[in-house]
Amino acid sequence: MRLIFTFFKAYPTQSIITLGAMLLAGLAEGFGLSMLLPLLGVVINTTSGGEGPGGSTQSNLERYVAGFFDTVGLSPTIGVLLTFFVGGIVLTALLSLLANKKVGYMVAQVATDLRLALIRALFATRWEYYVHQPIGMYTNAYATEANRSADAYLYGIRVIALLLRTTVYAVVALLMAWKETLIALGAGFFILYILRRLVTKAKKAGQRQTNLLNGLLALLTDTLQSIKPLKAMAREDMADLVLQKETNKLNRVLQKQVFSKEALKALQEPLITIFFAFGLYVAMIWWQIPLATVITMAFMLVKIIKTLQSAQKEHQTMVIAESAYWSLVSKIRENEGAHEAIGGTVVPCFDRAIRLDKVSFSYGVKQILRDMSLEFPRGTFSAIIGPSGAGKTTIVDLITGLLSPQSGQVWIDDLDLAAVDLRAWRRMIGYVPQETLLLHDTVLMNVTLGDAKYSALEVEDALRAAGAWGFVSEMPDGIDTVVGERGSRLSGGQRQRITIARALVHKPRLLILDEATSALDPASEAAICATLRQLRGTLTILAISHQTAILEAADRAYRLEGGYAHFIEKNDFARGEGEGFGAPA
Ligand SMILES: Nc1ncnc2c1ncn2[C@@H]1O[C@H](COP(=O)(O)OP(=O)(O)OP(=O)(O)O)[C@@H](O)[C@H]1O
Repeated sequence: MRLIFTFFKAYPTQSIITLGAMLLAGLAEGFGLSMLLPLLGVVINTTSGGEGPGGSTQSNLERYVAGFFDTVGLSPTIGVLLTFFVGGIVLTALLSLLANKKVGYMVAQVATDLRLALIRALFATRWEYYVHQPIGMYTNAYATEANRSADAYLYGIRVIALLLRTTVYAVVALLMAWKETLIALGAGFFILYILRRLVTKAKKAGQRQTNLLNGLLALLTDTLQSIKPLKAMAREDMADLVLQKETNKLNRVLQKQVFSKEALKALQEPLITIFFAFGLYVAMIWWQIPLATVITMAFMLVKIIKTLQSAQKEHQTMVIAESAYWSLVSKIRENEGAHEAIGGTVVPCFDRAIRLDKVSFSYGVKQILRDMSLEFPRGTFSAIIGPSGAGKTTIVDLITGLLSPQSGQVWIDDLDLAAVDLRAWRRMIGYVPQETLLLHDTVLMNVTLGDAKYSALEVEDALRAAGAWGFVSEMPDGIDTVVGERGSRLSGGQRQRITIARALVHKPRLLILDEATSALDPASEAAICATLRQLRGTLTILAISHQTAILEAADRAYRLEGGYAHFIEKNDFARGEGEGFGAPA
């Protein structure tokens, strides 16, 4: 029930409108049903000369209905009553249609809102937090948990609607015969009570499904990302074994859910029948109630109990899906707790230089940079080299503000990066990673990433600047050519140029290349280096690389080692050596 309250709090107006429509549908149905007894009364009175088999047959409801017809000036003939009965049912169908449409739209909205909230919260997290998140868990949350949460909302709304319907039927039945109705309600709740364990079991199985799916999807994503080496070493059977074990666990949990659901369905029917048979016996043999009244009452009371049981079935389905909602919400909350501070409000210009001033940085106890001072003057092409793990990417992450130094400052001209509006600063940066992540889409889409604000001319300019216009313009559809899965229709060098164009299209002031040419053949690399040299001056370029070609193309370089940076003179580039810079005195 906490879930239903939570949803009502999140969507108060829509939920109330939806329920209102469902309540009206229930009332209309009750109204149609309320015609049934007077209808039978009229039939029996007509055929037996005014009295049923048990003497005076006018129930309270018949009197109310007769009063209603008196007031509106109609006589309760079979024709009129049938018209009202059919009208009630048609109205019910119409209102149900409206209500179900509303619920359907709301369910889709809930899933969409949760997905967007998750993605926004994840994108806004601190980099250090983000890199430790299992991607598969988020894929699962986005695809499965959002859907299951929306299902939980749907079934929750249905539970409320069914309870409201039960109330409507109960009110109608109480007007007809309050004692029998109270007994029926008591029996209905008793049946719910004895079957409640099946709901609890289903809930536990739902929780287990949520936990298993989170782990399984995280494992599956990791496995699929590293399948090539596994296949090459014929070790995919190991991964298969683990996945198989987890998938089988999931299967068992799903079986438990099926069992609980089917058992609930199977037990409800006989229990109602026992109650019904007993009720009929008592009414007809002990209380001597006339057959017409007993039939109408039985119809009504069984309807009440059946509606209550439907509410229990929907509740069971709701609790199976419910844990997915709490899991998703806890991810959103955790992500919101790891929100990245976007720094200050000052928008930098970057007219002179980026400087690292006595910067120290550690991951936990592992010190990566020690009291390091570096400078990247505007318009220059700088290279950062050094052994693997020396901290080259860490420096870039400090410059982009993805990481913050534990001591020392990063300066953009004379502005401390801590006081800078980070998003404004990052919009001045073009970033090219080692892995070219091209979408299975057109060149245009790959350059703009779907941002419609860039014109075809701006895309062409970016492609020209990246040295990609030559081969793109020769493609059959130019910038509208689809590049294939992960850019498979392009060579490595061409893919990297498209990625550079993507980094250039928003006209950055600083272009960062993080080992962007390390996977390229010497010819492609040389072509990209020539492009970079042309861009230098209008752009400040910072390239992390192990490649001699990049080092030779750069104006200046730093070599990182042991937490310290050494400035390398242009003349010493070939040897990769240089005087100490930033090292302790
Ligand atoms: N998120 C992290 N958590 C913990 N340690 C990290 C994290 N990221 C990097 N490291 C560690 O910090 C050190 C520096 O990493 P960094 O990526 O900056 O090195 P690099 O010089 O760019 O290496 P490579 O050339 O191999 O890419 C490495 O030892 C790495 O294991």
